[in-house]
Amino acid sequence: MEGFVIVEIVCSGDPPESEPIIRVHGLTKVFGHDLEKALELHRSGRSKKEVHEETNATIALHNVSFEVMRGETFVLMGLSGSGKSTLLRCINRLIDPTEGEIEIDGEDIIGMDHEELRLIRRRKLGMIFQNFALLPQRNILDNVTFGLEIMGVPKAERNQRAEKVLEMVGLGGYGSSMPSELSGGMKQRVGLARALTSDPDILLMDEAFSALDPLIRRDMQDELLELQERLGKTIIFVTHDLDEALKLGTRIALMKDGSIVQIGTPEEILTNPENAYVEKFVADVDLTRVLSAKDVMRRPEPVAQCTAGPRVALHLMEEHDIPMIFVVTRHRNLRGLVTLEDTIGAVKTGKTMSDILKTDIPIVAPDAPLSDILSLIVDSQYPMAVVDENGRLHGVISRASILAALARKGGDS
Ligand SMILES: Nc1ncnc2c1ncn2[C@@H]1O[C@H](COP(=O)(O)OP(=O)(O)OP(=O)(O)O)[C@@H](O)[C@H]1O
Repeated sequence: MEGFVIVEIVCSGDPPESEPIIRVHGLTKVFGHDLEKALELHRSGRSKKEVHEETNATIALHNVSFEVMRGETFVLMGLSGSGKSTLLRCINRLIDPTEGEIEIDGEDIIGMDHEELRLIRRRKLGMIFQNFALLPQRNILDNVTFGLEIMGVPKAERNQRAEKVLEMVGLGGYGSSMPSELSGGMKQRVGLARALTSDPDILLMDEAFSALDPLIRRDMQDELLELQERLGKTIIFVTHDLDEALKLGTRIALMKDGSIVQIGTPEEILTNPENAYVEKFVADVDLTRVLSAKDVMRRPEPVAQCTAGPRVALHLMEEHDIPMIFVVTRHRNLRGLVTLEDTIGAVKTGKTMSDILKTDIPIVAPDAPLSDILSLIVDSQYPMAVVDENGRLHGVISRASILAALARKGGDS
């Protein structure tokens, strides 16, 4: 069976197919007074710590450039003090950068006056904080409608919009509850609902789930992924948690001392760390939780068309020296597989392909995590078929080859 499938780790690192909605170029932020001197010292190679010792100024960001694509979840990850929150807050100008450019949808954020900023924040940006920031004396509905109220949206309309988003985040019926009556997870759902009421294109989420218990945190992550699939917002998500970054990020920017050390898809960051810092950061990651079926599958070639007979299937198996072959329709919809032994028998006895077709083969979706695949494949005598929601065969996975691929990856890092 192993002759049939050679599993390779294929990075699904295709860049998101869309245009940038946010462009950040050469962004620097220095906190303190002696900005020029601090920057000069930093440019001359002095570390953030040395600059602080000499000038009392903190270089929170230094020459940061990146683009965020429309519809992606871009994660800013790094240790405490690496500059994640400062960067996020520069994007909506809660913090004014010292140098650099930021564009949102082609509009220059840095040059905006107070009024223009107010408008762009209202139209395009929603922010969600770690500490929920709910108004304790207002009920949930009034918390969610607060922003709309300030925007002058009539009461009936804002209540209607708020009820819709509360429903969306799983809090339908909680409008009249007070914040003190809600659990942490529920409060953060309110925070999410509040950010969504004005239907912003971009959500800025600062350690939004960090205050939650691990189980609730995981639920919230799942819900964010689900919401994101439905709403297609652009999200910048700050976290210091690698697992969270790997789970949520379309791409991840890993920050260190105010600079970005690598930007890449979760798979790229894990399997291709650009330097020793990133390597160390990801050293303990359990690859089985991060890689999915599409990362470890191999394109099934050859396949037999279901219109072919056992003779054709046998010829293909002999020609390619494989012990079984997948059978598909003209549109590559999976029908099952036939084994070499059964096919030889069929040719001898005049049986048809349908007589020998095995349909009880394990099937997984392209996004199924490798951890699930491993538990399924242990009990299976056949390779696993990777099939999309339309029944189309994308790839095949087998047991020993997965292990070999994992061992190879473990050896690389
Ligand atoms: N208002 C401020 N005044 C002075 N220094 C600041 C200020 N805000 C942040 N800093 C400094 O800037 C650097 C980056 O801080 P920032 O909060 O952006 O990091 P972070 O990666 O978000 O960390 P954390 O995960 O702990 O929030 C740190 O050295 C911090 O001490």
